[in-house]
Amino acid sequence: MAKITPSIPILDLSWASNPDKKSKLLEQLHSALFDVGFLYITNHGVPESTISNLTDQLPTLFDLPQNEKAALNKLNSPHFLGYSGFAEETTLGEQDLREQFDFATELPVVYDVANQINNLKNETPSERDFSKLYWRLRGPNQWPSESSLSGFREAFTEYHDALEQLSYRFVHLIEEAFHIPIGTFDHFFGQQQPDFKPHGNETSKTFLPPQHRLKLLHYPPSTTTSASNQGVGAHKDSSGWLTFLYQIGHAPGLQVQLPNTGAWIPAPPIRNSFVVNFGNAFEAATEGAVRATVHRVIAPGPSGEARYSIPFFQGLPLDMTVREVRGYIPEEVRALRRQAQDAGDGGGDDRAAMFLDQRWDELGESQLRKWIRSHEDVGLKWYGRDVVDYYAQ
Ligand SMILES: O=C(O)CCC(=O)C(=O)O
Ligand SMILES: [Fe+2]
Repeated sequence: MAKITPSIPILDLSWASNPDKKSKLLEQLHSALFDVGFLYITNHGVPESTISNLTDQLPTLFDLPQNEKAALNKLNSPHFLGYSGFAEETTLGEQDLREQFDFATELPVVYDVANQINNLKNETPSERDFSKLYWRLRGPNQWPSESSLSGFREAFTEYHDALEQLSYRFVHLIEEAFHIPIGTFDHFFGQQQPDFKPHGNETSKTFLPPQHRLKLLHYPPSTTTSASNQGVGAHKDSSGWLTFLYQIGHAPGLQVQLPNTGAWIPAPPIRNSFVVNFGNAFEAATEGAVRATVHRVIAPGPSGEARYSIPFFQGLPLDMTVREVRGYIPEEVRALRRQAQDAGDGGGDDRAAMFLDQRWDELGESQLRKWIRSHEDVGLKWYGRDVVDYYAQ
C-alpha cells in the first residue's frame, strides 16, 4: 500500500472489483479503520468532470458581491443551511479563518408545527413524530441565483449524488472489513431490501433516507497582521457517519493527529483523491474501536495560495439512537478498543462520552445541539432562548 507519510494509508478502490486484489484492499481497510482512522481513496469512480464542474465554480461563488452572499446567510434558514462569513465560527474559543456555505441533500420540510401543538394537547402523535424539534433541521438549501452563478445548482447536485453513491459503496466495504453481511447498514440510508430481517440487536424501525451535509470552504491567505493561523481548530467531525473530503488544488494545510502519539502530521491534497474519516457517531457506535480522528487546518500564510475544500458528511437518520446504531456493530469490533485499553493503550475518550448522555442518544438531538452551539444567532432566531439554553448544557 502506498504511503505518503508514515501513517496515512492510500487505498485504491478499483481493487474492490479485482478478484486478485480485493482481499488485500480489505486488509488495508481494516488497518486504516482500526489503526489510524484516516485514509485517502483513489480510483473512487467519481468522474473527474463531476468534481471539476463544481470545484471550478468555487472561486466565483466566494467572489460574489458581499450583498449576494449576505442574502444567502444561514440566519434565513432554520435548517442551518447557507452562508457564514469569514471568521464567524470559532473552534476551541478561537476564530476559524475561513468562510463557508453549508449545503445539503435538497429535501422538503417535514417538521410539523401543527402536530407539535396537537401533542402539547396530548393528542396521538403520528407513527413518526415530526413534531420533534430536531426534524426542523431537515429542509431545503438556499441556492445562489442562476443569473449570478449559472449551472451551480446542477453541478452541485451531480456532485452530491455521486458522493452519496460513493459513500454507500464505501460503507459496503466497511461491512466486509467488519465481517458482517453486505447491506447491513443500508437500513440507515433508507435503502433496505424488502426481505431484510434484523438478526441480532438491530432495530426493526424503518428510517427516512437521511440528509447529507456538505460544506463549501474557502480559506483565504491570511493578512500579515493576523495573529492566528487557525483555518479550523482541532476537532472531530460531528455531522455524520463518514466524511469524504475533497481538497481542491495544491494548497496544503490539513493536519491529522495520530491517535497514539498525539503528533500532528500533514494530509496534503493528492490529485483526484478523497480523504475519508469517521464521525463521532461512528466512534460511539464502535465504542471507540474506530476513532473519530482529530484534525485541523492551518490557514494559508500571507504569501500562500487560497485553499478551497469540500467535505461531504454522510447523514444518518435523525430519529435513530446511538444505542440502535451500536446494535449493528459486531461485538468483535466493539471489543477492540477495550482490549487495546486493557493492553495499556489508554487513549481516553472525550467527546464520544457525550453519546453516553441519554439526552443526546437520538442522533437528531446531538445534531440540533451541535448546530445551535455553533450558530447561536440562528438558534435564537428560529428556536428561541429556552431551546438555546437547554442545548448549551
Ligand atoms: O478544509 C478541510 O480540509 C477540512 C475541513 C474540516 O475538517 C471540516 O470542516 O470538518
Ligand atoms: Fe473536519
